Amino acid sequence: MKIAVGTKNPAKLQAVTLAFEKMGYNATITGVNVPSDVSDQPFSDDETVRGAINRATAALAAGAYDFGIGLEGGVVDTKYGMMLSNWCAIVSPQEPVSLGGGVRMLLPETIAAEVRQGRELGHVIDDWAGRHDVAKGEGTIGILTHGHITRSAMFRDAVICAFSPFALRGDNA
Ligand SMILES: O=P(O)(O)OP(=O)(O)OP(=O)(O)OC[C@H]1O[C@@H](n2cnc3c(O)ncnc32)[C@H](O)[C@@H]1O
Repeated sequence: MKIAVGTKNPAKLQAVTLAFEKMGYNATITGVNVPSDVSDQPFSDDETVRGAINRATAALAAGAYDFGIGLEGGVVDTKYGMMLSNWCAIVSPQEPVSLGGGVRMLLPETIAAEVRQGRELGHVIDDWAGRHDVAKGEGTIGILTHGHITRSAMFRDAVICAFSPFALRGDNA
């Protein structure tokens, strides 16, 4: 099956590769640069989901693909503090959109405060961890869980969840 992923981010592309390997499908995976059409730092589940759907839809339209996948990272402020929000959207030519979410965790308040002031999480976590391009590597979740859950592993599971309605039909292998 031919799959377009709406990003060139290596952590996200690795997540999709890991998901289809784990599910046992023979998939050709292509990363395509598409806009998310939401803000650079999504600030709610709704906005993060919309970014994922927009990326998936644009990726599917970029060529002759069976599925388009969008992966989007954002944050959600709650009464407990700011949480990571990560969503996978999968679209196909005939089916309604399917969604799968990533695991949640609270951000340290020092990070949350800077994001609330308007800085992108990717920049804040780079400074906080003294690293470069964390968003393309282990991700904030990887830094905060001491590498036990990387961004690729987190998005891998979100992809598997989002793909489950298609896999249930059993005709996509
Ligand atoms: O190249 P693309 O696909 O755009 O990947 P991205 O990581 O830059 O873009 P996202 O839309 O997924 O994330 C939106 C913003 O939140 C940041 N972000 C979200 N989740 C993150 C994570 O786990 N680690 C680091 N930055 C994250 C990211 O750097 C962006 O500033």
